[in-house]
Formats: sequence, structure tokens, C-alpha cells
Amino acid sequence: MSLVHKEPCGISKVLVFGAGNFGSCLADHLADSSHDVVVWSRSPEIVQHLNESHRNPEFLQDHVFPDSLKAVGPEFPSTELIRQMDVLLFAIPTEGVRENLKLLTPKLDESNLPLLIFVNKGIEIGTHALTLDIIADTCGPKIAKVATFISGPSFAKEIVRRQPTSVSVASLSDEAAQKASDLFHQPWFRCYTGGDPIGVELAGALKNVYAIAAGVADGLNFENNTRAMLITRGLAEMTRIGTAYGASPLTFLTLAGVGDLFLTCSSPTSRNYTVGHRLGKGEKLDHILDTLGSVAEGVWTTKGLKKIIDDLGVTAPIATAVYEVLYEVDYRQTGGRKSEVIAFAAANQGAGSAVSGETSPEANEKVGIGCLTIRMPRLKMSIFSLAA
Ligand SMILES: NC(=O)c1ccc[n+]([C@@H]2O[C@H](COP(=O)([O-])OP(=O)(O)OC[C@H]3O[C@@H](n4cnc5c(N)ncnc54)[C@H](O)[C@@H]3O)[C@@H](O)[C@H]2O)c1
Ligand SMILES: O=P(O)(O)OC[C@H](O)CO
Repeated sequence: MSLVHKEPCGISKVLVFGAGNFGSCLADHLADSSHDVVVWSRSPEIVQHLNESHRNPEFLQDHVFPDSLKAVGPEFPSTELIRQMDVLLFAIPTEGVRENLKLLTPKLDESNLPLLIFVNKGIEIGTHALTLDIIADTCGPKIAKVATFISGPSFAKEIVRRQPTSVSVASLSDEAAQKASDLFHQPWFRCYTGGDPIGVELAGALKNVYAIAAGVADGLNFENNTRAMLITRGLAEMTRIGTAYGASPLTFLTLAGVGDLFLTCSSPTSRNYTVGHRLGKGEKLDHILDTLGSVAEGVWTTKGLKKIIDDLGVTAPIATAVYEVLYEVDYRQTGGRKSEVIAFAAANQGAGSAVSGETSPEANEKVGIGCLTIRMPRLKMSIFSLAA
């Protein structure tokens, strides 16, 4: 396939916050699309290498970045730089968003706001907040209304190799969503508007939890049938949670929903899948996180999600099981050998539909839920399955 480089509709000045895998990747893409791009990193080494050798020493190490891409840091960007920007793009993990928005807010010119884009996929620990709530808390409702969320199946290392990629973009402001879509528009990278911000955000955060589940199942040597079951029932589950939260169920059928769920649950390129796979092989969570070298948002999101599930009273056996695997089994005591519960619940949700989110505990009860327990040499795993 030949991908012809297309000039963007207009040149924008873009400041990318975060020079990890995805921040670097998007900065690369935008600079290569002739935008004026500056990337901010807290790491002096990354700033120096990007400016001098056009390489990132920690992330996407094989990639050579465009000469036009400038890096700044480690200090937080100045008011002067921020006010020159048309676009501020946040590509840092959800846990870092609040502290950075607190630093940013006093530097913004409220009468001339830039486009704010967020690509993180997570739920904040402690507050269980989505990013839209964090923005409203720190920057106020005016800025939250124009904040834009991009999410979808998008491995950074494939985008830098110009693999055709499409994602969803959503904002409370249609104009902001369209601007963000236009910014990225290239034959190899498309943003599709549609979906609501809450749904796009939740889908991006939740798919990481189901990717951990799929990774554990694969790590335990379950095969394709089991993964397909987890993906399908994971979609039903995330749709139910999202609908109860106030999102449109249809958002979960977009690139941000089923698209990203499918990608992340089926590839070892995913850090979340990898965490699950290594857990399935019996490694301890602390060790996995110490050696992963990059963020796996699902590990923290699972905590916030558990609280949301409990508060909403939604049936979410897979997410609940992932929570138990991550936080209720003490691997330090068991050495990963005789865990009390390594439970995966791909629950039968009766006649409920993934689209309508109609499934209910009553529906489950009606058809009955059976429990198949599989004993592995090192791990015990329960899969709830259809009894009928
Ligand atoms: N990697 C991908 O393919 C991909 C794709 C889509 C979305 N995302 C999402 O983008 C976000 C970032 O992911 P990533 O892959 O770039 O992660 P990463 O671990 O590769 O990099 C994260 C970067 O953020 C910086 N950072 C962390 N906490 C910070 C803070 N408090 N303040 C400032 N900087 C901070 C780190 O120093 C690092 O440079 C995550 O939410 C992830 O889910 C990643
Ligand atoms: O590596 P993961 O699991 O964080 O997934 C990266 C992206 O979210 C895939 O779209």
C-alpha cells in the first residue's frame, strides 16, 4: 500500500506533554505532518537526546525523529511557550494529569484557549475520576467543555512505522473534536468523531483491565476459544458499566471500544496484556511492574473500576476477578503457587445484548451460571460459564 504524505489543512503550534511511547509517537506524527511541535519531558536526558541526536533513549529507541521536533524540560513549560500554542496534547499516564493541569491552569490565557487533547487511558486512583472530571476540578468547566479525547487501537510503535491506524475522537464541543481530527488527518492516521467523551474515556480505560484478563488466560495456556470468550464478554461487561455510568452503549462499538479491546487483548505488544501474561506464568505483580519499563494503566484502573462497579451495582465478573487477581491474592505469601482465588469470570449474561446493556443479574439468575474450575499445576482458575 502506498501512503502519500498529505499536507495538513493548516499548520498548528503543538506542545506535547510527555515523551514516553505515545507522546513521542504523536509528536513524531505531528512534526512529520509539518506542524510546529515541541515535546516536554521531565527527563533531561530525553530532552538532550531528542534535540541533539533526534532519538529518544528510553522509548521507541529505534526511531529517528524529525529534525524539526524540539524538546523542552525538565522544568514545566513556561507561560510564554504555553501561550504561543494552538494545541496542548497530554500524553502522560492518568495519575500525572491532575498535578500537571494544576501547574498549567494559571498559565492559560482564558480569552484565547488552545485546543486541549488527552490520550491517556485510565481512571485516577483514590478519586476514581475520569479525566474529564479531573479537568473540570483543576481547570474549571469552561476548559472541560472544549477538552478532547482521542482513544482507539493505537500501538505507538506501529504508528511510527506508519501502519494505517484509526482512532475515535470525542469532546463536549463538536468544533474541538473536529479540530483535533483535522490536526492528525493523514492517510495513515485518521481520527473519527462520534461517541461521547465519557464512553470514549471509559472504553480506553476499561479495555486495559480486560487485556490483563486475556493475558492471564493466555499465560495459563488457555487457547483461542477462551480469549474470544473473554473479549466478547468483556465487551458486554464494559458496555454495561459504561451505560450505567451514563455513556452511550454505541460508543463501545467504535474504534475506542471494541477496536481497542480487540487489539489490546490479542497482542503481546500491549503492556497490559503482558502484565496479565506474566501473572499467568506465576510472576509476582511487584516484580512485573518493576521490570516493565513503561506504564500499564490497567493495573491502577482496576482499583478505581472496582469502586465504580460496586457503587453502580453493575454485574462485572471479569473486572472483579482481575481485581482479585491483582489485589486480593497475596503473591508474596503464596509465591504464586497456591493462590486462593485466581478467578476469571466470563459470566453468561443470559439474553442480554452487548449493545443495549440490557443484561442484569436477574437475567443471569434466570438461565443460571455454572462454575467450571480448572486446576493448573501452579494456579487455580475459575471460569464461570453457561450452565444451560
Ligand atoms: N503506548 C501506546 O501505544 C499508547 C497508545 C494510546 C494511548 N496510550 C496512553 O497514553 C498514556 C501514556 O502512555 P505511554 O505509552 O506514553 O507511557 P510511557 O510509560 O511510555 O510514558 C509515560 C511518560 O509520561 C511521563 N510521566 C509519568 N508521570 C508523569 C507526571 N506525573 N508528570 C509528567 N510526566 C509524567 C513519564 O516520564 C514518561 O515519559 C497512557 O495513559 C497510555 O494508556 C498509550
Ligand atoms: O500497551 P497498552 O496495553 O497500554 O496498550 C496501548 C494502547 O492503549 C493500545 O491502543
